[in-house]
Amino acid sequence: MVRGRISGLSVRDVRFPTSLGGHGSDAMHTDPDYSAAYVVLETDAGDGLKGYGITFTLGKGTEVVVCAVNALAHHVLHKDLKDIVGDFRAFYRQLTSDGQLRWIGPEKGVVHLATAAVLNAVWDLWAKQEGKPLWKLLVDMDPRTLLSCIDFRYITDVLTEEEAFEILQKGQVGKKEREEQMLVQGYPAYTTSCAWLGYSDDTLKQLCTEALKDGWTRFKVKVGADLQDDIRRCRLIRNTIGPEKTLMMDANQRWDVPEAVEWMSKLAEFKPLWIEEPTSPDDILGHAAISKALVPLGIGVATGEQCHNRVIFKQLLQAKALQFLQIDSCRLGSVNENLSVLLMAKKFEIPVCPHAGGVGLCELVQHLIIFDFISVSASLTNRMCEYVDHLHEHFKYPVVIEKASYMPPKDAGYSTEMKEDSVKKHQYPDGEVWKKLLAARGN
Ligand SMILES: C[C@H](O)[C@@H](O)[C@@H](O)[C@H](O)C(=O)O
Ligand SMILES: [Mg+2]
Repeated sequence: MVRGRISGLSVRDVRFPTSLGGHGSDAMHTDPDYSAAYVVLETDAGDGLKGYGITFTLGKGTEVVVCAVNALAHHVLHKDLKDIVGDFRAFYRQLTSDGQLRWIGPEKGVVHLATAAVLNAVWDLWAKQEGKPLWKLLVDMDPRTLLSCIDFRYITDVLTEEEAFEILQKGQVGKKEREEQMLVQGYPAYTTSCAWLGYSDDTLKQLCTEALKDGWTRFKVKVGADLQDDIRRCRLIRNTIGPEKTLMMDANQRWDVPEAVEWMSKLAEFKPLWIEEPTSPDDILGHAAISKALVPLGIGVATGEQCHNRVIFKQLLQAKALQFLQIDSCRLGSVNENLSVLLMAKKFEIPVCPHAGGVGLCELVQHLIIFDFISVSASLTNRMCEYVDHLHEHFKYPVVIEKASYMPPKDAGYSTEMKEDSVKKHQYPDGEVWKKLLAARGN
């Protein structure tokens, strides 16, 4: 039973100095400090349950998102949780249609990241009150209620609510068996933690060798800054993992369209399954042109981690601009908007391979993709979820990986809660970790 009125919202700027070790580095983000705007919702229900929500950011960007969360707070404060989730579509619209704030969006950029953080906290609270992990809350929800969480505005030309209902109805068949399958086998994952751009060749080789021993069979490597480096690194990885294992490449938006095609023709000998974010995330037709040009090389295009909203995903699907769709739990407007994208992907039969990593993204997105398999896609063909082995120790309910698969979370909620001690230490700029670092840098 959903209960209580939202009596408090706090948001904190939490940063981890990952750039010091080159973790997370790519062709465009050379010194990322994995960070989060961390939202906590309290209620007057007297049950001690709180809702925790994050959105993933890099370093300085966090302070801007924190401002945006504060600007949205009045929409949530003093609301009954029952009224929020009872008409979740209306609440989503209220947040995304704020007459003044939408001007700096709409449904994109900082204000949308802030929306994600707030709504992720609402979903965490809801799942906790129902005593279920979020994936299970979604799996058990009747289709009509699920659809009442989605804003179909701007996507009815490709997916109406009735079509979405039919998809969910079809998904009911075999649902129990698929849930069993997930609980036993988990959801297949691939690793990105072996091959950040800032890692030396020795580190790369060592991490790939260790990952192979741990049972990983799918690997992603960062490319895009220097062709000769890419050739050397990709050769090293291919030789280490062998010809049968799956390799993906990620350029993080580094190239122009013709450059992407040319560059990938030089890397084709290493047999990548996909090239991720070859160019600007906003260039739908550019992605379509690259997709078309890479067909003869057997390379697909993957994108989505910086895809603004459901409208851009709709057009990427309409334009046949991607072969692998990468949802992100913190870039889109939380579970609500991700549900609409999962349903569109199902309609177009494009496999969803979520973006994860960062701080907390694995914890969150595992819920969405496990739900997707059980209730929507019903398939594992060409599907896998990203995994990155950083910062899980800061979460109260960290992901569980077994045999290179995500095991479904068992604790109630959205796995968003961080350890208070970690938050305190990493809060910027007053946490212990930053005080020391800033002093050492002479700030
Ligand atoms: C800055 C980040 O580490 C990105 O490089 C990362 O999210 C990446 O694009 C990925 O696909 O994991
Ligand atoms: Mg990427």
